[in-house]
Amino acid sequence: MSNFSSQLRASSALIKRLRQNRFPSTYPAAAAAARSFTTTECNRPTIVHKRSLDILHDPLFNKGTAFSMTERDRLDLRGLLPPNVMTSEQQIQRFMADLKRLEVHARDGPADPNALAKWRILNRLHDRNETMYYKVLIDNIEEYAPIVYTPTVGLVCQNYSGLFRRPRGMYFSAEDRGEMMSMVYNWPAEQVDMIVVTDGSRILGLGDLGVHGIGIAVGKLDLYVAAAGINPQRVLPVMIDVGTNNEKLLKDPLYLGLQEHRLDGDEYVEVIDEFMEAVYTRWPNVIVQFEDFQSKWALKLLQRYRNSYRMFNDDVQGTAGVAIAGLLGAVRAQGRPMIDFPKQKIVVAGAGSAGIGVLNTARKTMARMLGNNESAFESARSQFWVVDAKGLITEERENIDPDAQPFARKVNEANRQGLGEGASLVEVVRQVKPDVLLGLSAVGGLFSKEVLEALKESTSTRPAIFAMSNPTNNAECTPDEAFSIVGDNVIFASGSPFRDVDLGNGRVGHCNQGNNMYLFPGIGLGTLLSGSRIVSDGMLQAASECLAAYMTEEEVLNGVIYPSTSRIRDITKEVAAAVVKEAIIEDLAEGYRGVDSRELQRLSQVRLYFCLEDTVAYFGTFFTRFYCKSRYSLSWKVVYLVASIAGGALGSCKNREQEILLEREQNNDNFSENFN
Ligand SMILES: NC(=O)c1ccc[n+]([C@@H]2O[C@H](COP(=O)([O-])OP(=O)(O)OC[C@H]3O[C@@H](n4cnc5c(N)ncnc54)[C@H](O)[C@@H]3O)[C@@H](O)[C@H]2O)c1
Ligand SMILES: O=C(O)C[C@H](O)C(=O)O
Ligand SMILES: [Mg+2]
Repeated sequence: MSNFSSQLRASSALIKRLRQNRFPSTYPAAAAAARSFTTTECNRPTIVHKRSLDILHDPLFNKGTAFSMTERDRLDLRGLLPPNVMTSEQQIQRFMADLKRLEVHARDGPADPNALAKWRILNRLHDRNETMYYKVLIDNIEEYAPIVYTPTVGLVCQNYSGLFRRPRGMYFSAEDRGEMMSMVYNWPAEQVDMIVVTDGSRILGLGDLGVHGIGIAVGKLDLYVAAAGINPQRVLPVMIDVGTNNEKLLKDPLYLGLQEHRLDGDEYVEVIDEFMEAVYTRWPNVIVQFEDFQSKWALKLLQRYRNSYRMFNDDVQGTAGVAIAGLLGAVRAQGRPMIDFPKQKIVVAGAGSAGIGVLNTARKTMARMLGNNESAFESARSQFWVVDAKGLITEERENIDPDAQPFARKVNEANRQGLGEGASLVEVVRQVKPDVLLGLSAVGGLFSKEVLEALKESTSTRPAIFAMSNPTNNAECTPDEAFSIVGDNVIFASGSPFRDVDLGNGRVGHCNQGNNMYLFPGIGLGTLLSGSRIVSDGMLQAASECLAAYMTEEEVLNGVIYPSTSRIRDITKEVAAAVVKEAIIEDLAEGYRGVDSRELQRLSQVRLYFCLEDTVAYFGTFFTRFYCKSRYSLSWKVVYLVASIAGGALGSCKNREQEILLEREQNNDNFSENFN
């Protein structure tokens, strides 16, 4: 008998004995360790000598969502699976529904009918071999960011029950109240640097997707790894399942989450508090990014935690930073200095957490440019017209949302312009003739033909349109519509990627992607490396200014106001450096790993970049290991060298880095001159 077939026989005999619940006497250590069992269909216990994720990753023992709550507790699985316990029949139904879904999508699916299939293939690779997965992602970021991130990630969340194979991340549910502090130890990693958490209540512009919204946290963390070089073993996607108000999901037998209405009020806050306490107890240095919480809670939770925890809200703060950078780019694209920003007339459609975040930051930015005093702040207010689902917001609005209140137009002022409470978007655009029309409404096509026709009368030489809602179908208008109706000169940005527009005669209408992905990885990385205890307004402002200054004069004059996705690693590094620098200036930096706060203070800007190179180079080691098939145990500095020699992932050498640095320093100086 060949060696291989004897091994095969021995292992099938072992499996058989395990299934018959007999300890393998030849494996005394394993047998002694086997204290728990999982129950099979016929209720005969199966001995398992594994715990936690090892069970879920072992096809012999894994029952996925069919593990009962008792089994989940006994096997340290609590929190590692979506909360809804399913029968094996339901599991099969889910699988079959997914199998059939491809046909449906191919028939009446989205712009790229293969997007879900591509996601599946990448996801399987992610499950098998993380190194290779991230190498593929980094090397093809422009092609695959739209698959693992916006817009396909939205489709993935919408179809999550069928796509669910192996769980990724942790689930804390309303049923886990009182248990979170111990559950958090079920996660196998000793160190976690970044958590992206959602409660699934507003996934992109797709509304309440409940527990299926975990896909968004996974997608954001993919960018943390690919763009910021964060160690993939130290990221943790989290879903806090407090129920769902999505009636379809509440009735769907295949839904993976709690089938009850969302907790609200104090009960809701208590769950989030318990989660925050649990994760910060286990990982005191972790950074928590809040993602896609409905506006009702997004701003409140941000205020509640931002001064005591190292956290930020991407939709409020990341989006605001990206929007400001784009708005300043639009000013430059008109051939004007950034300091002219306070003269811009801006119509914002959407007053949710994203819209309010942008409005607050834009107003503060204008106020700083106007002298940074009370009257500057007051006068900046009059540059904004905010339209929500009920039309123009004025001081006459009943039950006005307190967050929108500061932007309500004064009644006299509005009347003078021929506008009243609730005026429609088209009326507002017609009367105001704005420089900028910015959409964060989640309403696809809101910038209709009439609205765009009205924008043609803009007083700006080069009006700007930001159709920032996601995913693709929710964009307020397409770039084709913008360029064909408003004119070739328009500046256009959208939250989800679109192709550039051919304007004929070799001219191109640039479609910029105005997405918070250009900031959040750098904000997270900068906060991590500085060891700042909080994410301050100054750090966020530095990130935004860095993105604004990143684009050259020539680029902005050509209508390119954001970098392409292919430059995301470079811009992330720049943003992170700006954030670290600001944390040092504000005396918030407490250091990271071997670099303590005093050493950080002493770091010259040049060395700061080198340190960042070390981190961004992290995958250099991975890749080197992957391709050379040898193991390295290297200090960061050596990692850097290995990575630069290996090229590939890092693709730059110290000298070039220094040059880039000098260029940027100049840009930053220019920026500060304009800005102050
Ligand atoms: N590009 C980015 O980086 C980015 C970042 C964050 C959010 N977003 C997108 O922004 C959108 C909104 O997010 P949110 O959290 O603020 O959502 P939200 O649902 O809380 O807010 C939507 C706002 O739009 C308003 N609205 C609805 N219909 C309208 C209409 N017909 N005219 C004008 N306003 C209307 C609502 O009244 C509300 O104020 C989502 O699609 C999200 O994907 C994009
Ligand atoms: O996720 C994105 O693509 C951007 C943003 O965070 C959103 O919620 O739409
Ligand atoms: Mg978001």
